[in-house]
Amino acid sequence: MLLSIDKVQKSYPGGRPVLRDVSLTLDHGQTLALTGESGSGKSTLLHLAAALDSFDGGEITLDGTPLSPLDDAGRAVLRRRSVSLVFQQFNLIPSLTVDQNLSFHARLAGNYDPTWGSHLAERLGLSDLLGSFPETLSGGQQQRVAIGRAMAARPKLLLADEPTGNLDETASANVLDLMLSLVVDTGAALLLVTHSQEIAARLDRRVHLAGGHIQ
Ligand SMILES: Nc1ncnc2c1ncn2[C@@H]1O[C@H](COP(=O)(O)OP(=O)(O)OP(=O)(O)O)[C@@H](O)[C@H]1O
Repeated sequence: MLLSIDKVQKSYPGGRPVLRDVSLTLDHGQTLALTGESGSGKSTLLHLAAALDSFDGGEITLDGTPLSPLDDAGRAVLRRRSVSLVFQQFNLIPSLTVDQNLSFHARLAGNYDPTWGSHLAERLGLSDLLGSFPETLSGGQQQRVAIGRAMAARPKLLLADEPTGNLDETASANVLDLMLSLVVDTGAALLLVTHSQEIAARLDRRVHLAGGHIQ
């Protein structure tokens, strides 16, 4: 099992519980869509699975390591080893070129492979844009860079939060196709947050979050 979320609870300071009792598992190479109303806690759950935040009860085990005993530094080490993230807002580094953005996380993780990086750039249609800066790119191009940056680190788990939420229909279909094919080819698992039933239908499994529980 790559990711096991077991009876997890999470509240933000001063707020109602967002996750009351959430359990789910994800195997190596599996793809899972997470749907739910706005505010149901999807991004919160994704952040917890990425070892980005602490939780109040239950346990999350990522790539064989339980997260609850880890401090921030321990979580960062595990994250770099196993996880990559793609966000709705692309989150590229504006002062870096496409090429530098592509390799950024893999370099931080100490596993950048230039041959794999070039393959990704070609596959994602970015070879002619390597010297460009993010602000000169379309949304679809920026998201393809973000996907390349995520996959350059060869993650075991790709976490994607509404990755096509800011794209038009054509760019959205293109980005989703590229992301799914890279996930399949590299054997990564994918946990993808989406409002779209159409997108959810393309993944191996679907779960719905409501009232702090998986339905
Ligand atoms: N850092 C935070 N501090 C306090 N409350 C937060 C924080 N992040 C999220 N929340 C609250 O937690 C609840 C769940 O938010 P979350 O972003 O996880 O939902 P979501 O299902 O991803 O929503 P959306 O689909 O609108 O992105 C909301 O009520 C939100 O206001």
